[in-house]
Amino acid sequence: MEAVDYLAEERRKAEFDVEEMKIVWAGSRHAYEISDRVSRLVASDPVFRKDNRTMLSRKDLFKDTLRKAAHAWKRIIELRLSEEEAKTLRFYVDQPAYTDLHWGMFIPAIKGQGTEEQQQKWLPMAYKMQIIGCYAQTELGHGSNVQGLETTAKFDPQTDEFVIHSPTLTSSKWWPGGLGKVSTHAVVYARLIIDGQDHGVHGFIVQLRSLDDHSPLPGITVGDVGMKFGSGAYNSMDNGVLRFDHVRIPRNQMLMRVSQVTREGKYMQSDVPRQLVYGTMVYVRQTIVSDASRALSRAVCIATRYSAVRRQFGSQNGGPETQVINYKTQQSRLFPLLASAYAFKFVGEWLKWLYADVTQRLEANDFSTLPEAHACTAGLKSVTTSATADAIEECRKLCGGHGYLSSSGLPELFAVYIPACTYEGDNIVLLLQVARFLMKTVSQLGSGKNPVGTTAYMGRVEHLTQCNCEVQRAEDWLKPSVILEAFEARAARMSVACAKSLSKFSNPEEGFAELSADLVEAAVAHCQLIIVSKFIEKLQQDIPGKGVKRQLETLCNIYALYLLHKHLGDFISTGSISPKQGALANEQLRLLYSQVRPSVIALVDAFNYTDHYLGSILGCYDGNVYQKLYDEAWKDPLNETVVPDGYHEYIRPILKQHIRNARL
Ligand SMILES: CC/C=C\C/C=C\C/C=C\C/C=C\C/C=C\CCCC(=O)SCCNC(=O)CCNC(=O)[C@H](O)C(C)(C)COP(=O)(O)OP(=O)(O)OC[C@H]1O[C@@H](n2cnc3c(N)ncnc32)[C@H](O)[C@@H]1OP(=O)(O)O
Ligand SMILES: Cc1cc2nc3c(=O)[nH]c(=O)nc-3n(C[C@H](O)[C@H](O)[C@H](O)COP(=O)(O)OP(=O)(O)OC[C@H]3O[C@@H](n4cnc5c(N)ncnc54)[C@H](O)[C@@H]3O)c2cc1C
Repeated sequence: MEAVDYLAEERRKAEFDVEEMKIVWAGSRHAYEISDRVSRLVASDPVFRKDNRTMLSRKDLFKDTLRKAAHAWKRIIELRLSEEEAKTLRFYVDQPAYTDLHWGMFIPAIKGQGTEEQQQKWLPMAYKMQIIGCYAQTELGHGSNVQGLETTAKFDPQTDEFVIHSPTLTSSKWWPGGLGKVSTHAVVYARLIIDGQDHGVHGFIVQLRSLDDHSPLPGITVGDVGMKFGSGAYNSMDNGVLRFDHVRIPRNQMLMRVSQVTREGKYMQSDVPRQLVYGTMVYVRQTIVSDASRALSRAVCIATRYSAVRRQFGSQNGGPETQVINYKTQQSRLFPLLASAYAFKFVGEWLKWLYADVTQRLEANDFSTLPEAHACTAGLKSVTTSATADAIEECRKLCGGHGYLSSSGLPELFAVYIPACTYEGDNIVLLLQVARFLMKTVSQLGSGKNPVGTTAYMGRVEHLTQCNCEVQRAEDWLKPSVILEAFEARAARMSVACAKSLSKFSNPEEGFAELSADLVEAAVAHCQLIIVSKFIEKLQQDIPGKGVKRQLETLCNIYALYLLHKHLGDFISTGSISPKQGALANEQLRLLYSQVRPSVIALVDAFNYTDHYLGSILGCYDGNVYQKLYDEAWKDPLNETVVPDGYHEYIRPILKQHIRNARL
């Protein structure tokens, strides 16, 4: 059999309706149709070609990005694409650009923190891209500690203006995407100072560059922060540095939904909580969870297809060697990642719902679910991005030597993806926020205030800290109620143990700092419980299509039992399960790998990714890996000449010297 036939053969083995699974993956038939149509549109457009990207110099890459962003905008207008279609188009163009921050943070910041009047003034211009904006919060000296930002916005009652200033080197804005070379405007976070009094960090709309010739406005120093990790990768983005030298803006450019400054310089706070100033971060963290499932599924698609094509060892009587996907070690490394991609997809969908719900409530001045929305977005952003970053690297290793080639697509995907563990909140810092939320929840138990939402299980803490797992045989681990109770018991026991340890400290903040490593683990356990429980909830829905639900049940079980195996120490040390039950879980996991094996190629086909989007020879749909790798090698600039440039200067003299020495 030729390499090109391997995947066709695999596709014949699928035990479910792939077309129906594509719809489940996309979220709805409507979303599937948009995604399918737009991804093909992008793939067939030569301007969106990206196979040469890692070879470009920084300047050429940046210009190529500008060209793609402009072309995308032109197509969006020509084709009158809806907001959803336009977002899908930018996603499939697959090149980080200033537009991500304009649409993803600048506009949401104005929508979330601006008054009606401010929205009416700024949003129409932003929607038409007559102005381009970024989100300028982080500084050279402070990123995580937002309250420690140093940029100042002093109110000048004489002129009814704010004076934006960077008082120190460390107050220079540093990192904002789109700032370096493109943005005309920014939402700048600065300390509001009125009459010498510091009112903390607030958002201000500041124009940075002239709308006529793009030069920085007086008092503004702006540029790019320089090359980042990896070739190609995130270097298409102009992450920027920005300093203000007493730049004046009108008073009405402070975002005033949360608090206001009057003409007389009076500071007033609305009923809305101060934390709404952080609202844009909550929004973006939610989108990052869905992005994790996309990045992970992309890496898994590449590694799965290649693992079915690649053969090593095991030839019998001159027959074909074993497909590496049939090695149990390959399966135990790869299949949990496939299951994780589906798990993150579903928890991302749920988080989107949660965010829509909290937004609706906020509009009606109901702020009760904001702490939970903050904890869920922070925690799930952290857990899914860390797992995805690790998984992309694992996929590279699963592809052996060829995974290290740029043409596998995996090195660039890794380099583009890993900052997700840092931006929009360092993952550890965010887990500590979840831990604070959990400790607060535990401390309120018994006060008559029942925990709700994702912490509702804490309401059964007495049972969960005493219950015994009922598993006696490996197949008992297939019961959703058994899995859920084990994850709930682990999470509840870890949180309660932390709370008990904390209570021994006379100074709670000191205790929190001392126990922070344990608190982070408790937060991870809580977040993993959310992901598992949302997967199980998804399976309670009506899911049409032959065999589709069954495959998803298998994936859900793989995901949960893989986590259980990986964190066995937590489950056993908390007494949530016994060592014997842990061994039975592992036995069941092996059976599940065999069960899903025939369908794995179809399960990655269900992502419906074009070869253009995958950007990987190893992951190409037809599996013609070897021919394509061979052809690609010859396209490398080094192969433009047979004898390399530099031969005469640097190789020949050494060779000659060697010959001379040999003669001596
Ligand atoms: C191709 C794409 C196509 C289209 C684009 C569309 C979409 C894409 C969208 C976006 C693009 C995506 C990616 C682009 C790439 C990169 C973008 C990166 C952008 C950034 O990085 S912006 C900068 C982000 N910075 C951070 O995240 C900083 C992290 N730090 C913090 O959030 C906070 O400082 C803190 C939470 C760590 C601590 O804050 P604090 O000290 O003020 O708070 P306390 O710990 O004292 O808590 C006080 C109180 O407030 C509660 N709290 C804190 N945060 C929030 C919040 N966000 N919401 C609600 N409540 C919050 C906290 O729980 C405490 O409550 P309590 O009740 O008093 O205990
Ligand atoms: C590619 C990229 C794009 C970005 N885009 C933007 C943007 O558009 N706009 C913007 O404003 N910002 C942006 N940022 C900045 C980003 O949001 C910050 O870098 C991020 O929030 C982390 O903050 P930091 O750099 O201050 O990390 P630090 O807080 O300095 O982290 C350093 C280390 O200290 C640890 N640490 C910090 N605080 C604590 C604590 N309390 N307890 C325990 N450990 C702690 C962290 O875990 C980490 O290990 C971007 C960053 C990157 C890399």
